[in-house]
Amino acid sequence: MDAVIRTEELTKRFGDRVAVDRINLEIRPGEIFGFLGPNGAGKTTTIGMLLGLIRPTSGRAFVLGYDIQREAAAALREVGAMIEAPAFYPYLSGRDNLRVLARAAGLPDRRVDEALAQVDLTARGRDRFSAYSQGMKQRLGIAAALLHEPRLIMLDEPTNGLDPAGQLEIRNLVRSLSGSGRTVFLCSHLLHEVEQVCQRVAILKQGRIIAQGDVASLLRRGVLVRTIGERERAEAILRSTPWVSRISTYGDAFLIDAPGDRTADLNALLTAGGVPVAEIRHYETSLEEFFLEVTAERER
Ligand SMILES: Nc1ncnc2c1ncn2[C@@H]1O[C@H](COP(=O)(O)OP(=O)(O)OP(=O)(O)O)[C@@H](O)[C@H]1O
Repeated sequence: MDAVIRTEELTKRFGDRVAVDRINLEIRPGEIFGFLGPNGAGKTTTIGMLLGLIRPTSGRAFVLGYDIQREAAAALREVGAMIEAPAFYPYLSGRDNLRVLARAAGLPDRRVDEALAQVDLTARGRDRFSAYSQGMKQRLGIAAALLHEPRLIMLDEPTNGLDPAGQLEIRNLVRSLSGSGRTVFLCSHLLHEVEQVCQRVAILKQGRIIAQGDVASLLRRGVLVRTIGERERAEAILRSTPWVSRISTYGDAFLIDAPGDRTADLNALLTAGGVPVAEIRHYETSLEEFFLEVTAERER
């Protein structure tokens, strides 16, 4: 099937400010896609364009195959979104709040109970909204987005303001939402959340996508070699070793690709070449380290 969301050079300017700069996104059916970026990177503006709420300055966006500038209404029939803290009547129960929304949308009451079950609120559905925890309020917001059985769900910072237990509830919920062909577009600045929940991710910085791909492929794995001084000599030895490749410097160490069972050989080679070795170990960056690295402001 075609991409669930596809953008082509999508751009939004506010006056002189370029909020979103020629982004090309591709979100595939059934995946949980993470949209990651520091504050002000342009995430909310992008969601606004994908929902037809903000008019792009240039470029195009397709949601579920619909050109969002011309066919937003048709697309939105199949999209559920929670883009800010949801507003509900505090004195009504969660269930009655959903019934109000369902009736306004011409949906049967049965959908209310199904949506409550999907977010695991059946047992508390008759309690007043004002008595809900923050996590329950967010879950009710997601239930509201699910009422019309959307194929695509867009969540903007769904764990904002939640304690760790509430964040975990939402993470589990997001996982359970994907599947049966449903796609989730998750906007978050919480990296561990994206790393744990998403299969693919795009990282936005100052309106530009600076990385996009499988979470796994954005992590750098390898062997970390830290020497005590003698960096040039160490690098020369590494470069002349045929089974060592992709040598990069990583902080005060080298990160290389090398067979996992040859760390002892590496140690022997460096030591024989007069390079004292502080450590050699297998290494994997977390998405968080990767994110900090790719979004770090360069010193001028
Ligand atoms: N209506 C507007 N008018 C002018 N500038 C705007 C408008 N909306 C957003 N911007 C600017 O566009 C840039 C991107 O903002 P946006 O809210 O999309 O970022 P974000 O990644 O969602 O950040 P946050 O996580 O803080 O919400 C920012 O520099 C912001 O100041």
